[in-house]
Amino acid sequence: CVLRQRQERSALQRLLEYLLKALEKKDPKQLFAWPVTDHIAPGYSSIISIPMDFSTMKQRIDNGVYSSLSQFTDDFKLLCNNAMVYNQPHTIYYKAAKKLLHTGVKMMSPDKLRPLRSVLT
Ligand SMILES: COc1ccc(C(=O)NC2CCC2)cc1-c1cc(C(C)=O)n2cccnc12
Repeated sequence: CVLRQRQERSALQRLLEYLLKALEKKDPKQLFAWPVTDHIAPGYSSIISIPMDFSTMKQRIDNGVYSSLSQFTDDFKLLCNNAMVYNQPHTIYYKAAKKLLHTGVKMMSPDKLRPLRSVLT
């Protein structure tokens, strides 16, 4: 069999993988790790038109789908926003998503990322 060549990862892919790992650490219960199913969340697929989760974001990084940091942050905000649309404010999912969004936006702000440029390029 032809061994799959270990593809060279771009600087952007290395940055996004680093950021994704940092975001996943903020979700220890893994509530955002996998796609939400209608089985665990009744009616989810008819309420949320564009689902997003960390495993899908990981796949997009590996497949070179993201050509900019903002495309990655857009998917991250979608992940959080979906949870704040489907779930009521008093639920653990809504509260976890709100906290995750705040933490993630702060972590990916330009002044936080500038020091990484040299390390990850
Ligand atoms: C991948 O999705 C999940 C995986 C596991 C769990 C889970 O372990 N829930 C237990 C923690 C308290 C019950 C919940 C979820 C889950 C995420 C979500 C989101 C993200 O909206 N959700 C909404 C309603 C019900 N369950 C969920």
